[in-house]
Amino acid sequence: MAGVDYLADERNKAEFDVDSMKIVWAGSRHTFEVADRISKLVANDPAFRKDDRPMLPRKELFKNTLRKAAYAWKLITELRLSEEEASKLRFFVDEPAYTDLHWGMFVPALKGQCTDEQQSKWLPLAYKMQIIGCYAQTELGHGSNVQGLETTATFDPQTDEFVIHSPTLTSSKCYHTVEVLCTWWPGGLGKVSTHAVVYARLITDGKDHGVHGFIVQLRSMEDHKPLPGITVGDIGMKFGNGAYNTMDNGVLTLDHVRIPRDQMMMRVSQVTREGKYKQSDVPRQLVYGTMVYVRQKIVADASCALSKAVCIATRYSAVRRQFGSQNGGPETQSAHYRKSYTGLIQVIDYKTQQNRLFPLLASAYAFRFVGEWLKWLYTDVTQRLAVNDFSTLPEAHACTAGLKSLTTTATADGIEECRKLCGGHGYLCTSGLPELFAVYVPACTYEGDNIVLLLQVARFLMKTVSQIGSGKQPVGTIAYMGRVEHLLKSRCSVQRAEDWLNPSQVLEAFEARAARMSVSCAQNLSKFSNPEEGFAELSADLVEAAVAHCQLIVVSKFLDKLQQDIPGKGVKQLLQAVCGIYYLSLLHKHQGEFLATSYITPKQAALASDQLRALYSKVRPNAIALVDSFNYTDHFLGSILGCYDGNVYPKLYEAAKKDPLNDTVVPDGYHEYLKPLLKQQLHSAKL
Ligand SMILES: CC/C=C\C/C=C\C/C=C\C/C=C\C/C=C\C/C=C\CCCCC(=O)SCCNC(=O)CCNC(=O)[C@H](O)C(C)(C)COP(=O)(O)OP(=O)(O)OC[C@H]1O[C@@H](n2cnc3c(N)ncnc32)[C@H](O)[C@@H]1OP(=O)(O)O
Ligand SMILES: Cc1cc2nc3c(=O)[nH]c(=O)nc-3n(C[C@H](O)[C@H](O)[C@H](O)COP(=O)(O)OP(=O)(O)OC[C@H]3O[C@@H](n4cnc5c(N)ncnc54)[C@H](O)[C@@H]3O)c2cc1C
Repeated sequence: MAGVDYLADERNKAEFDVDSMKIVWAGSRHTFEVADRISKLVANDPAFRKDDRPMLPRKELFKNTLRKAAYAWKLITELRLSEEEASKLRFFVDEPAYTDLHWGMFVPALKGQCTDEQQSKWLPLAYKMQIIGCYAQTELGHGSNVQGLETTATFDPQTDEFVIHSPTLTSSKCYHTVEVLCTWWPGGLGKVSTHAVVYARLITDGKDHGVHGFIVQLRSMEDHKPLPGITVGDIGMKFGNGAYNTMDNGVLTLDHVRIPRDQMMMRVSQVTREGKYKQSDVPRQLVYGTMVYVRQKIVADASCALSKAVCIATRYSAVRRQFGSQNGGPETQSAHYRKSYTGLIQVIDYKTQQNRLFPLLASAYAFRFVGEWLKWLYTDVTQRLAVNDFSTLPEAHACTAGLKSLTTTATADGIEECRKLCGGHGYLCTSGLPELFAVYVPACTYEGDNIVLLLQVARFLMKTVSQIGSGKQPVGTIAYMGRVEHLLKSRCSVQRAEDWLNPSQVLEAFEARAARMSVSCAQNLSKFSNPEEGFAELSADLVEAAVAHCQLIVVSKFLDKLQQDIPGKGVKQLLQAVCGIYYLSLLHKHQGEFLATSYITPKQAALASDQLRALYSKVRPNAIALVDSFNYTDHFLGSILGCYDGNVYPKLYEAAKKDPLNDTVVPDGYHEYLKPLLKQQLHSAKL
């Protein structure tokens, strides 16, 4: 029946004020209002329909994305949307597009790596989308190892130009030969971008100065054809239907392409008219600054993707009933459920379902808050860099790299878990989960492979441990290393399950585990005469130490959030329970590490599990309200299983009827392939 809310009973159970929680989730009342307005604008506009995506052939899919991006830009200009509103529009349109790379990487690269003069030339063009850019760093043979890139930019003092060249190029016109060492992967490059920030080894006077960024025009502004010396195209279909195939990830070869000298991005270093290489007094690592910016953005986005999956799985788990009986009769599976419920059991009431679902719900909130904090850290480091204070850059790099790795791995795994939590129907495209997984999972690879990034964190940790006792006091997220002596000796004081609700006890447990794992790695490293050899040999342990450090950051930022004034009936209490689920589920999952480092005893680990179960019961009646607090429209969720009213079954049935295979009762191909087969069997049966 239209208009019935099948989840109304669930919503009535909530013990907190959902409207207040919506504001906590959004970050502020203002952010909530902008998001609410823009999400409805997108949801109500048929131009942004997306349910057909998994069915569309690639060319149509891509053209449709171009149409949506052009229409979005028209709205942005006609409605005079602010940067914040435009960015929300992109978010709620919910379709990867070349615009993500233009705004998310090309523009930030211009801002971070160009001189003021260069910015004043390029930024106005980029802001008006009179040029469209991408970030062309990765090559066919080199992604993680940026220092290993092989494209060259050789200065020609005769003409005051750089000659950009993809080396070992045996054919500039086709991709068939394996010896082409081209740029490979950049989003927006394949079919759209007019310009690219290309990373290449700078060569002046025969000397290699390492990797630098250059602005290269790729296509004619008249007819969009590649300029001379440039061969460019799409790299082909990627994982999943729809999903990331709306993006034109590209391949590019540059055959002695000439660009003016002032198209080298010269904030970090310069080449003079005479061809002299000059380094500014800013650190070389700023060449990597765009990656720091995007990793921070990716952390903020992780909570969105995970919360979407969790919202679908939570609503469906409340709708779906399995076992029990219509009247609470004898075939009900267990006495516990028979006592608690009459009728069929909602699958959300199974403790196993809660044990898989609620830690993901808690992670979505945890990632939201750590994302907010990371945004603050990034803003802070940017302000410092502007006045040549580079002191916090290593920590910002470690935090963005580590949290990008931690949150994207957990989110990709979490989306897949949510699909399984929805049973068979989770495997249908109309559940929204297959496409969400396919579109999200490359986040574990792009912007730095997650293991490679954790190894960067491990380097930072080992450096910090080696400096203990040198008088240099660790600060920020690594400040706990300053108390390492205490953390190595201390023992957990938990005696009752409720003691695990004490924030200072929890913090010390995570600090002790992280510190002990780092110190143990450092001790093992010191046994190697060659530190690099030791680092390679112990890299699996180092990755685990890095994960422990990153989890500590997330836990501590969640606990910090709870120290703030959080208005709204019951909101803080619920967030305390959610936070408890986050850290206790981590403690349970990694209890081997907490036990092996001897900070907790097996008895204390068991008490943590008792407390965790108690928190599941606290959260259970609030589960639907907690996911309603994300304030997602049905359009944004793109899932029948997650629809707001919970009216799942009729919608599944209607959607199935609309599948193109059901356009005819007898399928195409019956006459060619089925009828002869069936006839032949009939004939042999008669024989
Ligand atoms: C319709 C809508 C309209 C409008 C839309 C409006 C708005 C949209 C707005 C925004 C969009 C929002 C967001 C976009 C979000 C996402 C974008 C979408 C998709 C993303 C696509 C992904 C793109 C890419 O993948 S780009 C390529 C990324 N590549 C990598 O990440 C490579 C990984 N490798 C590395 O980072 C490094 O090479 C390495 C770190 C692994 C190498 O390390 P190594 O130590 O070997 O190298 P060195 O280079 O020698 O380093 C030495 C020292 O430097 C330090 N270091 C390293 N990296 C950094 C860094 N990044 N920052 C600071 N310092 C760094 C390192 O620690 C060493 O220091 P030490 O002190 O010497 O020890
Ligand atoms: C969807 C998508 C979009 C992308 N968009 C862009 C873009 O816009 N611009 C751009 O420039 N690039 C882009 N990329 C490329 C991306 O940045 C790289 O793929 C990424 O940095 C990983 O590098 P790689 O492919 O070389 O992986 P590899 O380094 O080859 O990784 C292969 C395996 O080796 C392991 N490994 C590698 N090095 C080490 C090590 N030192 N120690 C231990 N293990 C190691 C990794 O963990 C991984 O398991 C994109 C990639 C994807 C998938």
